[in-house]
Amino acid sequence: MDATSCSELLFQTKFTASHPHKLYRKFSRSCSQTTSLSGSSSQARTYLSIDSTIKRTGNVGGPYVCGPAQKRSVVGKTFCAVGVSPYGENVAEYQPHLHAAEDKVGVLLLNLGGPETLHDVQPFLFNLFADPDIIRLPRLFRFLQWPLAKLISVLRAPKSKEGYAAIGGGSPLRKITDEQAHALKMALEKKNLPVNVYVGMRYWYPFTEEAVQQVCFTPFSNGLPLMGYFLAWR
Ligand SMILES: C=CC1=C(C)c2cc3[nH]c(cc4nc(cc5[nH]c(cc1n2)c(C)c5CCC(=O)O)C(CCC(=O)O)=C4C)c(C)c3C=C
Ligand SMILES: [Fe+2]
Repeated sequence: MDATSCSELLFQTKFTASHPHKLYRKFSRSCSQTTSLSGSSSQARTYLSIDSTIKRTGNVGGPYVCGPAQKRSVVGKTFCAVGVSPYGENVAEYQPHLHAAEDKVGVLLLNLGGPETLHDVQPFLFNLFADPDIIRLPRLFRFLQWPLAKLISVLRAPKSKEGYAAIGGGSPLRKITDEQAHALKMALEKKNLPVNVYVGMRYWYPFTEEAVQQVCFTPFSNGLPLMGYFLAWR
């Protein structure tokens, strides 16, 4: 992925520095640092399969183009990964070249996330309620978004903690998503389709930005399918 397409991806995922969610996000590198990693290749494909919910909320909704980059190993651990193959059963028919060992496909699974510990509950709720797609205030009152998010999250956290405590102390969402990612990776490998799978969450770790950073440091000669899906959370 080159730097331009990477920053376009980040831009279109609407995670700007001013986004309130960032209050509870830690990042070590910016995507623009991938400039030096960019390379050239004759092949560049992008596969998109974005959940309509994501399109609607605008979390991820543009035609992201993840171009090819130089061959290099994945930096850091591969985020849990798994999702749904965009190729269907007859993937080899469509992309016979994917069988070449050097061809890598990345799959980014997008979900919402949940607090992993009781300690995470209040900041998670803040991220949720600070999202104008969850609570939309009239333009005149937008400045109240964060204070309101803080207020609601602090007020609601004790009750939510009770609920999470009753189901083991946190949301199962990440574990389930990681398991799905692993299962997808295994299923595609069985079809002789080696993939890197990533998980990005909107409201908690691993945040979509982190997953995108991982993607930015990975060479994909065949593009990146974006898979959005959501588990029932109630
Ligand atoms: C008025 C309260 C809430 C609105 C409106 C709301 C909308 C909304 N929520 C999600 C996604 C998630 N919500 C999750 C947890 C959660 N949501 C609320 C409240 C509202 N959500 C609370 C209080 C909580 C904490 C849990 C609880 O106490 O019930 C989660 C996390 C699920 C998990 O596995 O932990 C998600 C995801 C969306 C998409 C949405 C509006 C479109
Ligand atoms: Fe919710």
